[in-house]
Amino acid sequence: MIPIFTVEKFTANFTSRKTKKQPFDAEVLQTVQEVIENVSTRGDEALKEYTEKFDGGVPGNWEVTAEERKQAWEQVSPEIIEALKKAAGNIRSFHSKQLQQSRMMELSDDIIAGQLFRPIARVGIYVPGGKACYPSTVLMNAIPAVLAGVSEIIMVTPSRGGQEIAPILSVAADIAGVHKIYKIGGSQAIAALAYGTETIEPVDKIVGPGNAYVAAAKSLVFGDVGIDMIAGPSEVAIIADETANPAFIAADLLAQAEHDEKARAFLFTTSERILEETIVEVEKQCAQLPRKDIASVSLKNEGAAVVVDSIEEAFALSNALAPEHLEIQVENALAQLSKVKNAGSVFIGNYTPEPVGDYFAGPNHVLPTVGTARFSSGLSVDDFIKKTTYVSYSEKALRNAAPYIEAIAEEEQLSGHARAVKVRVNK
Ligand SMILES: NC(=O)c1ccc[n+]([C@@H]2O[C@H](COP(=O)([O-])OP(=O)(O)OC[C@H]3O[C@@H](n4cnc5c(N)ncnc54)[C@H](O)[C@@H]3O)[C@@H](O)[C@H]2O)c1
Ligand SMILES: N[C@H](CO)Cc1c[nH]c[nH+]1
Ligand SMILES: [Zn+2]
Repeated sequence: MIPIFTVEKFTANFTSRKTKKQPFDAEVLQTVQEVIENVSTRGDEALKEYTEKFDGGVPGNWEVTAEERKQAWEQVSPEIIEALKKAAGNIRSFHSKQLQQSRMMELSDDIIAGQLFRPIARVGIYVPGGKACYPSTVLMNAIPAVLAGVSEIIMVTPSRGGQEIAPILSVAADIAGVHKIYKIGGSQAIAALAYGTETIEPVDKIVGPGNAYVAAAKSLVFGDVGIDMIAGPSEVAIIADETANPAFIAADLLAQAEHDEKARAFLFTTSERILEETIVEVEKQCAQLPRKDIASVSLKNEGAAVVVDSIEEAFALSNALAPEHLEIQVENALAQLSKVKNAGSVFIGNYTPEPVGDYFAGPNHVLPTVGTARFSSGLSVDDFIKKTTYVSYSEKALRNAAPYIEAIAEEEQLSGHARAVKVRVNK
């Protein structure tokens, strides 16, 4: 079910810039361009049309009302509420360590400089809902925003066929501190958040994962609003040696593959035996999964297993791929951490399967995909903060700096810049 690749073929197919998977194709981009154009110009009317077309029905009211949010608590079991609260506590505790204070520095006796850290005012969070329901993504998106001090957190998630959203999403939103929930999804929701409609106020930044349509929409509205990253279909790469357990590896490959037909799962192993036994395990375990159809398509079309000569070669492949999740299932796994150059989040040792991070441990599960971990990072408190720098010079400090500033300004042929200094020091 999972195709076997040589190192050369894997490199050519998955890590070369020219052949590398793109988060969305031209057809998706064209559809999304049209959706954005229409929602930004025709507002609610277009939002309704696209919701009818792509989600199969329009909900009675866009916004989840206060009454609906209250009632949701009665529809979710106490065990699940407890699990969500416990997970939220871990996520809050991990992310609270990311908070930074504004800082003022005395660069010398008469020069002050610093950075003001200010929260973004209005943030939209996308919670996917086409193929699965993600209360965990509500927590991951909203908790860092609350910690950063965002004053309005607006969540969007698709309603299927015009029905109400799952009550657990509303409960998770309450636990995390979401202010408003709209029952809209896909590119039409991203357009509504970016440009506003008669009923939805525009936001300053949009964060959160989603399918190809959501990823394309986020990339198109970027500039008019901020975005966090392109967090598309889920990915995992597993580096395994002779000491790994094929049943564990197979379970972890399938855990990501079941998200989406476009999800990607990779195995890099130094052991032929591990590869063979993992292939058998994948067949066996996949047959037992309710979402076996999605998982098998994903593994067959998007997955790859590679036998490598050494752990170093496995890390070279993984670093070139820059996977969303990297699992290290080798002897002395923690000691290998220094070999990681590009990855969204790392899971170390045989007893840290990736779902520990999806739901519970504390680090964020909204992570860069399709190689973007080469230059971007998982969602964090920083995504919700703007950093404004400032400086203050005394007259004496400006006099000391004047010759240098004037020299550079004249070299750039910007005499007006030089004059703004001269006029003060040549009095
Ligand atoms: N990277 C992460 O942090 C992370 C976390 C959770 C989920 N995910 C990924 O997010 C994705 C969620 O995808 P999903 O589909 O379940 O939910 P989704 O909410 O992202 O997408 C569903 C929406 O897409 C739109 N859509 C569907 N088909 C369309 C079409 N033909 N034309 C225009 N619009 C269309 C619809 O409006 C629908 O509401 C999965 O790939 C999953 O792996 C990633
Ligand atoms: N693995 C997903 C990120 O790629 C996150 C998630 C949410 N629920 C389950 N898994
Ligand atoms: Zn997952």
